[in-house]
Amino acid sequence: MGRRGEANHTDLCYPTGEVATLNWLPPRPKKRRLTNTGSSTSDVATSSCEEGAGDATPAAVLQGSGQPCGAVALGTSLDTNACTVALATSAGPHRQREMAAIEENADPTTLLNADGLLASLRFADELAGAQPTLAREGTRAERTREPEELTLVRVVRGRGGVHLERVEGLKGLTHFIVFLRESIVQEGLGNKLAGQAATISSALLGKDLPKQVKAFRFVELGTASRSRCLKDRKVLTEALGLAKEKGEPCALLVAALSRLSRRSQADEDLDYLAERAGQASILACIPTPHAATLIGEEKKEELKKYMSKAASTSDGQAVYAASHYMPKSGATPPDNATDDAETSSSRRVGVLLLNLGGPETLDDVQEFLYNLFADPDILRLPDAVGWAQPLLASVVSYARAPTSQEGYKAIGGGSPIRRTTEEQARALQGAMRAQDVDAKCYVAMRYWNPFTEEAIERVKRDRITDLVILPLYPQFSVSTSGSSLRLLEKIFKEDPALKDLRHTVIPSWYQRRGYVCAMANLIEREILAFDACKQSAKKGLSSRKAHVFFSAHGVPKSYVTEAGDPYKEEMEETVDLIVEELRGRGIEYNGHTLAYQSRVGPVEWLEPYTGDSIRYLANQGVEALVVVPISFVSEHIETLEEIDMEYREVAEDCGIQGWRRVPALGCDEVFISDLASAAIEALPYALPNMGNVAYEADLRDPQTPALLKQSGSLVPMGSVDALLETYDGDRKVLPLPEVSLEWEWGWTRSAELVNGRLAMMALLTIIIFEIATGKAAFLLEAVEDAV
Ligand SMILES: C=CC1=C(C)c2cc3[nH]c(cc4nc(cc5[nH]c(cc1n2)c(C)c5CCC(=O)O)C(CCC(=O)O)=C4C)c(C)c3C=C
Ligand SMILES: [Fe+2]
Repeated sequence: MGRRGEANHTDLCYPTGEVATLNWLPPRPKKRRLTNTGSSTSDVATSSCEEGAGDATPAAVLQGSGQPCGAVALGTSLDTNACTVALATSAGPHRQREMAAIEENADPTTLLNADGLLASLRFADELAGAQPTLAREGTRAERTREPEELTLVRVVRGRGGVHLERVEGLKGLTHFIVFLRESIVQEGLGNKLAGQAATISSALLGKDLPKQVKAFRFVELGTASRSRCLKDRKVLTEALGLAKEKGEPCALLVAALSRLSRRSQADEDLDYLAERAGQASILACIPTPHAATLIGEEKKEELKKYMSKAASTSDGQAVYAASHYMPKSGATPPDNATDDAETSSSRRVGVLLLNLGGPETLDDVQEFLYNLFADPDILRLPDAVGWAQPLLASVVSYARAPTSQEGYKAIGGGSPIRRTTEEQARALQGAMRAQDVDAKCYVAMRYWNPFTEEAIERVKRDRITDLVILPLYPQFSVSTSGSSLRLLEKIFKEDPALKDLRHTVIPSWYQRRGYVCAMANLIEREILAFDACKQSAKKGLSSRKAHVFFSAHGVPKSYVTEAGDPYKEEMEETVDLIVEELRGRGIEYNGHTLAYQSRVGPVEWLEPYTGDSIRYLANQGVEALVVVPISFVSEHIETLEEIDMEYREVAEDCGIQGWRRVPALGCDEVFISDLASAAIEALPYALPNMGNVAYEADLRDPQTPALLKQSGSLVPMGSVDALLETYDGDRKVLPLPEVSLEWEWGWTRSAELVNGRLAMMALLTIIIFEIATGKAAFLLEAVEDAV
């Protein structure tokens, strides 16, 4: 393998509860999304919020009505599996328009819950028959109707679409606080929903029947906006304070920390909650799998405290939710979950470890490369020539194979990635067992044996019912975890035998304490090794002179700038967390750098490039490096050959005397045991009953609508889809390679056609040549000259 990643880049680029007396109100919408129906839809929503703000509370407005109240739906967010949206529904003259507006504005990047909302609206209509329910729209007279019945409905998205379940068992509830996804709040719809929720909850306050709901609040924690969080905390304090003042027994906290949460903020928020835990018991605290990874060990202890408090003071459901979240909390399932033991014995848990795979022998190299370059998440051709991808993959793989083979030869004739990943799978299985969870771990490689398809066949054979999908990449990239998820999505869709398989994905886990600590342990050891090494001492090197050099696998820049790949951001956060940990330990060293390695092809990749950074640091007088491979958790060609051989040579050539490479984590105990915790924490999201015993109860209830009975699972089976949707955004494909040279030099249509084809062929030639050799710059120059 030649020196990759550092060739001059060419001109090719990828374009690529409301307590009415609190006077809390949802913020006014800044941006109205639902505008296609004229002013009415969005205006009505706004006016319902404003109405609450005015002299008459919404409760007052609603009092005296004889109308039944509709449903309050707890939406289950697609990617977080957590209750996030409360929706007061209405029927009436605007219903059709509202539905149309939601449908039309349903943008998967911003409104993940669109179909959940639609389903709940329809369901509410069904419940209420043709009667208008809570009229937050329509005439003032309509709005003064009082609710008689409150139904809580959980919206669950499954692979077969959306279904709804009645949520029961909220008997002891006095306060109802909902944490709302930031993405929903940001859009006008958040305000609309909040407005509706404020209206309905206020209405409920003035009525005996549903008096368990006294506070109904949209609050979000741990999300991006600091001021918003502070405001929410104030609201929370007031609500909890009021509960205490009135001596009311119980508050409900549904916490769905957003995917957008930042660890420090999530921690702070949990600190805040911890301080106030005495004021309220918590019915269900449901951090998303992602959010769970944001929570440090100490915070987890606090969460456990909430859970056991909930277990001792709340109703059965709380106990149940708590016991699921924290399997070791000692909480006991409620009486109404008597079937649980039966259910759990029939569950079979699997963990699917996703990785890239690598050629086991030199003979495998070309085919492995073919698989890699045939993947449109790695190399994507313009649609017009999409048909040529297999051809291009063939040519590129043959052209690159000799260089790659050299690399694999240098590390013993093949990639160790399979062996290490299988060892990690065994270690993880053991670590989960040590935490009382019987699970089977499977290795699913993307480009080589054991292929993902084979792993899924084994999952089927073993009759796994609940699958945690765990990419062995600490950070998410469209090109790695994304590509594997895309494949899984296809497999899940095409194989009817998998329709009952529940799954959940842990998209990334670089923020976990276990990972950060394990990495810091390894780095600390290498930094301090400079002090213990006589040779280093002879060269005048010490730990204080060591510069910590994080080298991450690169991706094309456009993946981040155009395709919304979170990879770079997650990588930078990884480095921040590790550096923070090292500083906290009081280790002294000479600064740190993050750079990107392994560039392939003729487009710009994330910068700075590793080789350039090494040279730069040498120029700045850095004498010793501790090199940390940061995107990998196992040794393979990128660490053993590229870092240990190629970059080491670069460092030596430019005068860096001290070189130590931090080993990949492999089966490091701290790391594996934390991965096991991550998988276990994610499990409730792949199990039925999480925080929703009512589902079981509903199934026994003859009144339960057929729609509910048909639902196979509480778990959003769409979580693979949802993740992909999130990262794909509006743009359904990766950016295409674009030629920034001027190719339009024909005078006639046919000349343009011919020139276009020539341009495309030249483009393909350059891509192939560059990927194969990393030396296509001269070709471009020649073409430029010709132009
Ligand atoms: C976080 C890890 C990785 C990212 C991101 C990634 C993106 C990416 N890779 C290529 C091209 C190649 N990668 C190759 C090997 C390889 N890549 C990763 C990880 C990431 N790739 C690993 C772990 C390995 C090694 C596997 C092994 O054999 O041990 C190779 C083959 C080796 C070589 O010839 O250099 C290529 C090619 C692209 C184009 C890309 C993003 C678009
Ligand atoms: Fe790679």
